[in-house]
Amino acid sequence: MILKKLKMSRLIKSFGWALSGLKDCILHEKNFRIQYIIALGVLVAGFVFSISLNEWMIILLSFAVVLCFEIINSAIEKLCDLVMPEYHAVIKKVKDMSASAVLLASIIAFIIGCIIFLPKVISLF
Ligand SMILES: Nc1ncnc2c1ncn2[C@@H]1O[C@H](COP(=O)(O)OP(=O)(O)OP(=O)(O)O)[C@@H](O)[C@H]1O
Repeated sequence: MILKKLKMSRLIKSFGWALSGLKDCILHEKNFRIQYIIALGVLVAGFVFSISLNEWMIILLSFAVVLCFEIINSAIEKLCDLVMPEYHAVIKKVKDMSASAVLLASIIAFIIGCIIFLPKVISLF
């Protein structure tokens, strides 16, 4: 029973730390803010165009992939800046590769958005 309570309080604490990381990203990471504002815009478009359940799931999955990659990219950048504040060729590779994950996910999310919304927008005219 005590062990269960300890495990539970540890779980709640971990959840709190993760939430504070998310708050940090929202407040201090410019790129993350831009991406979640775009995500909010797409959410509104989803309601306006009454997209289907399957379309909602694909859109939400795209948000999750892009936003999670952005958070991991920011964390990697922070770690790189701490470990190597001066220019280093390996750090450049690490940062560029990490940023490329966000870029790739964003391009695919954009294509998915076009596939879902373009026919609906075109049908308005
Ligand atoms: N210490 C470093 N050594 C080598 N190249 C670096 C270093 N720091 C940054 N760079 C290069 O500059 C690019 C931008 O790095 P930076 O850390 O400013 O990221 P950013 O995408 O501009 O993120 P943010 O806007 O959050 O600062 C990296 O992708 C990398 O090519």
